[in-house]
Amino acid sequence: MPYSSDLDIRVTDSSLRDGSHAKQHQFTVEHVTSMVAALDDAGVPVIEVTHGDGLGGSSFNYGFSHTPEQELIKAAVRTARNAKIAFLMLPGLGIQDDIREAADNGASVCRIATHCTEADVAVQHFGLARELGLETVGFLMMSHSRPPEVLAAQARIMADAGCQCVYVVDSAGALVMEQTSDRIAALVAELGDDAQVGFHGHENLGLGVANSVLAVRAGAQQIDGSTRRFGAGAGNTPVEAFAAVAEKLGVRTGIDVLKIIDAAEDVVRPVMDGECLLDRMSLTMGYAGVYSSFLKHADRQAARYGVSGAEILLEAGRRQLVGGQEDQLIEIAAGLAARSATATSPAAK
Ligand SMILES: C[C@H](O)CC(=O)C(=O)O
Ligand SMILES: [Mn+2]
Repeated sequence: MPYSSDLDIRVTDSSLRDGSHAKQHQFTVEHVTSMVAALDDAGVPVIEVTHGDGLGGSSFNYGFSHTPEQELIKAAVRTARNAKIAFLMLPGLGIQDDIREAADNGASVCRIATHCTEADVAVQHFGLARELGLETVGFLMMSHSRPPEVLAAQARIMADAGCQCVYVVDSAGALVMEQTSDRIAALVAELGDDAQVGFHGHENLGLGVANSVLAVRAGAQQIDGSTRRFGAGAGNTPVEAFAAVAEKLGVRTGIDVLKIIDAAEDVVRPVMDGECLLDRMSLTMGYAGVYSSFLKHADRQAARYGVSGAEILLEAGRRQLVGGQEDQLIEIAAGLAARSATATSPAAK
């Protein structure tokens, strides 16, 4: 079913939220203003703006924001002429008052993220968001780690709580082709007309666009991406490439392909500290199934303890760490350093 009479699917651009991980949460009002103006002008219908870990994410564990996120939300709302402004929140990190404040500041789409087996922690937040008249989206994070039927049951919990679109979130960029479409199809079958289904991809195996196309073919009506792949790990499905591919497939996104290509190059790239690369670290995340937002944390601990960042990530994958367990990366790095010191000490020879 098309998203609306003029759109087959609706795209949400996450550069100003998922890209916050890549920018180490240093977005300023000027970054938000220039990017929202360009994305809005290119016809992107929804733009997400928040700390990478959502409302309340600015902290020692996740990294402090340069600018309070409610200020960034206000700047986005002031700038957008047509796009809706969305925000993300993870129950427990953000609190209900944060949702109220974001709504007061003019944001209109509330996206609530939980680990893909923990949908029940979001029930009261969906209820509040609907009471406030916000549109609601649910994120089932690390969706590669559970089979389609488990995700469908979790999606049902979100939909019953008032969520209007449940996303399969490939936080690790680990899903491969039919692994995406099978999950989307299971949610579509479970939710029927009760809620839409969405897909949020990461590029760690280079499959963001392909997986998103398969998600659409399996019935997804909302797709996330980030312009210039500005997101955690190797970044998200590039909005400009997805919009071009969608147009070639006859799927209406409402995005002007040439304008978004220019925005990616001329406006978004200058805000980025560097390109979001498909390199050893991000590829290891996709291969080992590691949460993309661990990238900068693993980089920091690798440098601090003089150990391999890829080995930190491989161990994080073995332990099946989830968002919120960033501190375990420190323990893993310290353990690797201690083992290497023991192996090279004279007593060990
Ligand atoms: C809080 C995470 O960064 C949400 C997300 O974008 C993902 O899991 O992927
Ligand atoms: Mn993400």
